[in-house]
Amino acid sequence: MSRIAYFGPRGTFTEQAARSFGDAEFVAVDTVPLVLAAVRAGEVDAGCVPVENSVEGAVTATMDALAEDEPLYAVGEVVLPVRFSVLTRPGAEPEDVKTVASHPHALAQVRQWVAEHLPNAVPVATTSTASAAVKVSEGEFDAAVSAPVAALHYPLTELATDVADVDTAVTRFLLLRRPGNLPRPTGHDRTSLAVVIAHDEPGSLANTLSELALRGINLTRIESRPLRGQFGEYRFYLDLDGHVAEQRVGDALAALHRVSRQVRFLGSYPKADQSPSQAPPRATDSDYHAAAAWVAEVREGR
Ligand SMILES: O=C(O)C(=O)Cc1ccccc1
Repeated sequence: MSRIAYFGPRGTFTEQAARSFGDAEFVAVDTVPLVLAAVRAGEVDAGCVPVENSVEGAVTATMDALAEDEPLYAVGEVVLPVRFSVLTRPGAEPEDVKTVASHPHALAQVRQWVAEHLPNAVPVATTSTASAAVKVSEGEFDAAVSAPVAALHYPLTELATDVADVDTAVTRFLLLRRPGNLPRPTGHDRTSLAVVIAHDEPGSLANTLSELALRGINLTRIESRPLRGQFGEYRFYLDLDGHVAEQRVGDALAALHRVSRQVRFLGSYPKADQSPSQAPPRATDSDYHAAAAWVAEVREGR
């Protein structure tokens, strides 16, 4: 049976996401970088981590860990709605809650609710929503903002359920593997890249993005992260519609490899919402093949 590591401990949203990829042996790992390390080391077959949230944006721990060390490829994604349960030790009243702990992304999604319902509470960041529940059960903090399933795993009481400042908030998770066989193109694929642009030339970001636009490739996400050493240098994370096996996408990646300082391929995989990613007219594989055949003829003097 395949082994999937997830960002744990038991009862995180990421565990729920990992289980949606099917039957496997699931292994809880305490941080995102450690999930990726377990996959790289071959201790597990795959790893599940959160990558972005519709309220708070990128999960920077995931972005950084994907750009460093040995490359891993995303082979699947899942999008989950996030609504929280607020858990306390049995008997606690709202006015007793002096500390409310959770993953920073969870705290950001319940800020208004906490201000209204737990006016005496100071927010405290923990590694995950479930680690907050563990710490509340151990007496370190008074309340945890957790996934609903955490109430089944830890001896805590639900002070509130279905909590969310933004009703429709969703989080996207990736399933990562060591490089090997790519998932087949499905017609509703996404390709993820990390690109370091040659930053000291005017128009370099526009030129990079033009390589996608010229080939009819739809960009679905762009995020930048600093390269850490100094201001002015950034790594761009791009998500685009299409699969590297398609001519226009392969061609665009080759162009990015040529014009940018560094490109890291992070995977081509089916989109969770299954929206189409097909090439627009004049950018299909057969258009590319016909154009390449014509150039070959010209070169041969025909
Ligand atoms: O801590 C968790 O449970 C996670 O899986 C990360 C997370 C945090 C907040 C919203 C969605 C996912």
